[in-house]
Amino acid sequence: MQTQTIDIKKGLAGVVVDTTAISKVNPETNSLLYRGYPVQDLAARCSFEEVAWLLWTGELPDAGQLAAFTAQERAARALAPNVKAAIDLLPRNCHPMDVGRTAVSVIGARHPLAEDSSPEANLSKAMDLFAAFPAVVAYDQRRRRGQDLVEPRQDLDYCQNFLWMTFGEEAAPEVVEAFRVSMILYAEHSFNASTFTARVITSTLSDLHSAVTGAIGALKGPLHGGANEAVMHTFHEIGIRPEEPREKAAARAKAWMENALAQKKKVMGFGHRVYKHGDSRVPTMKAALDRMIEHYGRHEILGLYDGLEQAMDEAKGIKPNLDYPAGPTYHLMGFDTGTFTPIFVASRITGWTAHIMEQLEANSLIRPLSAYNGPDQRSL
Ligand SMILES: CC(=O)SCCNC(=O)CCNC(=O)[C@H](O)C(C)(C)COP(=O)(O)OP(=O)(O)OC[C@H]1O[C@@H](n2cnc3c(N)ncnc32)[C@H](O)[C@@H]1OP(=O)(O)O
Ligand SMILES: O=C([O-])CC(=O)C(=O)O
Repeated sequence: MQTQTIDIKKGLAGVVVDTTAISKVNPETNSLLYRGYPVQDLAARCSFEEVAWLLWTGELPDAGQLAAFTAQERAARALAPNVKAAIDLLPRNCHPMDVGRTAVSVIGARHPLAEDSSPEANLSKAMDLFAAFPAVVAYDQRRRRGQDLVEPRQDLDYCQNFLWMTFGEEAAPEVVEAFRVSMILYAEHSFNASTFTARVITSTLSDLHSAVTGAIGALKGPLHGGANEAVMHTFHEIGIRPEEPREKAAARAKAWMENALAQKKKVMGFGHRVYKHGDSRVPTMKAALDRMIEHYGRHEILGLYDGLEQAMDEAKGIKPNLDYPAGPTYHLMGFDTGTFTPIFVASRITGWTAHIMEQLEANSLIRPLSAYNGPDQRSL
């Protein structure tokens, strides 16, 4: 059989398919750089708007650039009537990622530069989509709860306004801070499955919104972005009991994990294709989760978190990925579980669109080979 002599890289594991100057994931040093800057430093010192600009352009914005971008972003936040109408046509019980995917399609179809893939047009479309997507996420969560649309506020920054549009009230500064950190950590991660999807679509010279729509489809799966939602399903399956002593919650979580692993289940929120000794972003996100646990006084969440993590480590030595602390953080903030992965989309729009622009700078159609293992030629 021919396939036996061909070295097949299943899942493209370990295959380097192109260069990128956008981010460096280094499992040896357990580090992640965006355009050369450690993500932890960006999370400590920058706004999400500044990080978006950095990912797109390669440099942090100066004061004038930031002011112009902030003005453009604030002006493009409102949910367009035809995007709202398209969302309203979708059932309230469909997956929120389906809403996000559909909304990006509609946003693309109505954009005046829809078919223009010049660098200037793509940057402008990336900024518009960055600005417009939070209203989609916020409105979708609200309509499922039977609540009305909340209009954006010009006096709030991106993260404050995202929370405002979702909950209809100003979030506490600690909550905004944890949300900002999560958005920066989720923004970019080299050739992950959804980014690679965006690059594959772009490589055919298709348009930016088509590439992002496809990327959303790839992110939805629980082996990728859908894991933050799946983590919360695990917590609910174990049972969240506010006021339960932390040690008791941890013991129940440990028992759940031992049982799951005995049944050879994959537990979402653990493991990573590239990092094998822990995800570089987890300590920063875990610190944000800890702050939210203190803020909301929900120590039983920490018990569940620690119990699962310890049991997985003891049984298999597999470490949590970013989705593990992000899921319970969003839960504590009041987001519905189905909204978690759309929040990831809102963040990753920055990385995806940066990669779309980079792909077009030196494009080559992405078209690998396959080894045929079907029947030999035969006659009808
Ligand atoms: C932001 C992000 O997208 S981060 C990733 C989010 N995804 C998840 O959390 C989903 C759960 N994790 C996984 O499925 C995997 O760890 C992946 C897909 C992320 C990476 O997988 P791969 O690099 O392909 O490793 P693979 O799935 O082959 O796992 C290697 C071994 O570890 C085990 N393993 C890996 N992750 C897990 C897990 N979460 N739970 C249980 N076992 C696991 C596998 O069963 C396998 O064991 P085996 O060798 O005995 O068969
Ligand atoms: O890199 C990956 O494979 C998945 C991931 O962590 C991400 O996209 O943030």
